[in-house]
Amino acid sequence: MESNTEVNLGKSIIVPSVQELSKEPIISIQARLDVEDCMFSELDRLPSACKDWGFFQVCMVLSCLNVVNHGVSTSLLEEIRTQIESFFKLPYEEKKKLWQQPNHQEGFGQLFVVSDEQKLDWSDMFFITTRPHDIRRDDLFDKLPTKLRGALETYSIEGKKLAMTILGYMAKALKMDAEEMRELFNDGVQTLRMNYYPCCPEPDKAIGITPHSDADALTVVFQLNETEGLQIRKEGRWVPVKPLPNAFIVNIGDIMEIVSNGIYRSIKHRATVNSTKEKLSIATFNSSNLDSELGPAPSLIGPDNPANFRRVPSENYFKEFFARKLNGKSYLDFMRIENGEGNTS
Ligand SMILES: O=C(O)CCC(=O)C(=O)O
Ligand SMILES: [Fe+2]
Repeated sequence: MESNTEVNLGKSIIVPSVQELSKEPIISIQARLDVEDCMFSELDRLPSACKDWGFFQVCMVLSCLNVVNHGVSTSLLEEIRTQIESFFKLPYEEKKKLWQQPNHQEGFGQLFVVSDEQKLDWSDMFFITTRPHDIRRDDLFDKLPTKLRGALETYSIEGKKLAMTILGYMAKALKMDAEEMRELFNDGVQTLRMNYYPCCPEPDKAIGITPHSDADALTVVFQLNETEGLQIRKEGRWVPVKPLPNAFIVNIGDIMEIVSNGIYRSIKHRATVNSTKEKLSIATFNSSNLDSELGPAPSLIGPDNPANFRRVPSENYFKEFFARKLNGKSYLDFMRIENGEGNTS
């Protein structure tokens, strides 16, 4: 009998399993931030989350926020959510008083806009430096609604503690000198970026935030509502991140890739928009001290491990980063030392 003739009705590009790709790392923390020796209950998962993903979600953070005043933590997150929602609902006339100035990027507006021809992201943001105090722009901070200011002040303190805890564990996992990590970040620059993505009638034609990696070492994002949109680049695909309720999404930024000499990779990510649901988030960026020198940690380089990145003053690094159009990981590539160019000093 003749075999059936094979009929091919079409083809599709072969892709990996999205279910597998989206099995993202979730790390529970049981941390007491008021004591030195706090504990990651799942610390062993941290190195692979940082190497393979450059991102993870931290749950049970609630129990470590404001551990001294039990129960305050949930209300702090609630307060942050409520205050930021109202902030973006302020009349435009009020917002204009807090808009970016031509020579300064802090305030309402957008970052990384370098040409009038540039297509804008489908989002508004409010950007402010919160730490260290001496570089905070009090003239802007003091103009914020009183309740928002109070909530941000506490959130900034708790966010700093959380970041230092995670950075401490990263130093341990990297076998890096813990003191080097502390010195680099203890008085580090902390900036906050509140993001508002309005509904978009044609979401396929717009982007909430252009694909980018963050300039800092460690970004802690709190999604203020349940609208999805954050996507990370994994194995050549965009993978959606499903935020867990009251958890933080932590991602590795370019500074950590540099400090770890490339062992931990910053993650490229973007935010998409939605036709019926608005999205709100707050990102806390944790960077090195302004007066430090940025480069691979001395304890991680040597004759067998040459530096893969240049050393530059942190301040120059920030100025260069913010002077460019946001474009994937292009600035990190600029910091990279080409083969044979490196030195171990
Ligand atoms: O809004 C989000 O989910 C991501 C925000 C983000 O990537 C950023 O602010 O750098
Ligand atoms: Fe980001």
